[in-house]
Amino acid sequence: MDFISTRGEAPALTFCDALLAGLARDGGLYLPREWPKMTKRDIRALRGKTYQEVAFAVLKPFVDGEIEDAALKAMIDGAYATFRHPAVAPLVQTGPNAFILELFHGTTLAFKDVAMQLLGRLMDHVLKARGERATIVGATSGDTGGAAIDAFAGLDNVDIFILFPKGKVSPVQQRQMTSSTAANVRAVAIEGNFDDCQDLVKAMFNHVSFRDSVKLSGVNSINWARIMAQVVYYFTAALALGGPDRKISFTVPTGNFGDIFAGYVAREMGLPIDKLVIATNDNDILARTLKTGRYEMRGVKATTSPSMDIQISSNFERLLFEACGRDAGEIRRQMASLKQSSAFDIGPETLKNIRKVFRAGRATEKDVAKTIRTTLAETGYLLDPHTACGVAVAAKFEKPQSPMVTLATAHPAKFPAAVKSASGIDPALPTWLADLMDREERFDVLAGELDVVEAFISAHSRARA
Ligand SMILES: Cc1ncc(COP(=O)(O)O)c(C=O)c1O
Ligand SMILES: N[C@@H](CCOP(=O)(O)O)C(=O)O
Repeated sequence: MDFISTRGEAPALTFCDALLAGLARDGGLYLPREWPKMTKRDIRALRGKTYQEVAFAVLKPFVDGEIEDAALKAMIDGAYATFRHPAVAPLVQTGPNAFILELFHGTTLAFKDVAMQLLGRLMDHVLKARGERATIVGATSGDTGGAAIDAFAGLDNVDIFILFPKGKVSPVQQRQMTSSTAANVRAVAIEGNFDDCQDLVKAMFNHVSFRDSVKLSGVNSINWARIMAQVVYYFTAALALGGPDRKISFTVPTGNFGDIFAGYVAREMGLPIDKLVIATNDNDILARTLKTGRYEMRGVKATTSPSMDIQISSNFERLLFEACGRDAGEIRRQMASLKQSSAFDIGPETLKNIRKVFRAGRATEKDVAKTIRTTLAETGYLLDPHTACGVAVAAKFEKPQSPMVTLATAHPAKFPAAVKSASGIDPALPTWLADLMDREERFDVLAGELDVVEAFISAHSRARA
């Protein structure tokens, strides 16, 4: 299996090379040349297996023998041993056909841990085997950063720099990033918003001499391996609810489109998924796009679900590539238009293909607060504001006979102010994180300018060409 770029002008790579490359050299995103397929029989054979066993079966075709089975299994086991729930990603029923898939039982209480714990192990393994080092630069609106720092802290062959928007993440998210004492970790507050941080990261990847000089690598969902690891929980959830002999729908609180794209991948692999519902907050660019066929940026609004305060939804490019029949020229034109005029149009056939599988809805700030309050009153379940976006939107798309699973992407204790204001409950951090807010902070503040950030990274990275 090899991996190709959505923009068609970068070399195809094997799994390990795509893992270390992050963004393709033509600015595109890697995905497999073909989707590996599982029959219903193959999927049924996974019933009763552990999360780790399902993960091995789902991930093996992508890794395609580039890492020995025993090593891959050991990395999967190590990654999910860090989770505080034996099921890794348990399902909770909140209504006759409504389920919540809890993805926040990892070390930093967000769904990012699911992929990041595995990614850290995979990268460490490949770098050590090759005797290489890497400089990882990531952008975060709050959760990716903490999860990446936790997963990569202390690794010998990696330095990690996380750019977060100054003053725009929750206090818990900030402390998770800034309290690391590991020498290979740098948390950097950028004067700007998440899109500015993400633009900087992409610009560094596109600046070839810088990219090569520090051996740049990425851990955002532009990295194919992030998406791959997230495919697994669509399988475990569907299996628990009668799949593959029953179609399941999923609603996903969405920002950068990585999590929901993983659902699309599961469907392409053969998992019978009915609909994939995109849930946005007030930053509803994706909901508008599905309605109108025009992707059009507007200013970012700060909400109580800050991790979804995004305008440039990177992985939507992967979906566009799929839906337009993998026409890389079309993607290049759309991305050039986005860069030039902050908008692009989607052709009618491509839009039709997207709408076959995807639905979208927006949860306003009022909807989010109301959903936290009413879900607690009716079911006793306390939602975080991101998951509440999902639950609010899912309610509009539920069907009588078909289970609707909403992905719970963060623990409510990461966003105590919003949760308390909506429900009156001050959600406590788990005991193993109880002292988090007393830990000392260590971070740098930089202007959101490419040369400033690159100079900082060059000065502090230990990787050299
Ligand atoms: C808590 C939470 N929910 C939802 C999202 C959106 O996920 P994605 O960017 O994969 O669409 C994020 C950030 O990515 C997040 O941190
Ligand atoms: N919401 C994310 C933004 C970055 O997303 P990623 O999945 O591409 O890493 C965050 O919490 O940082």
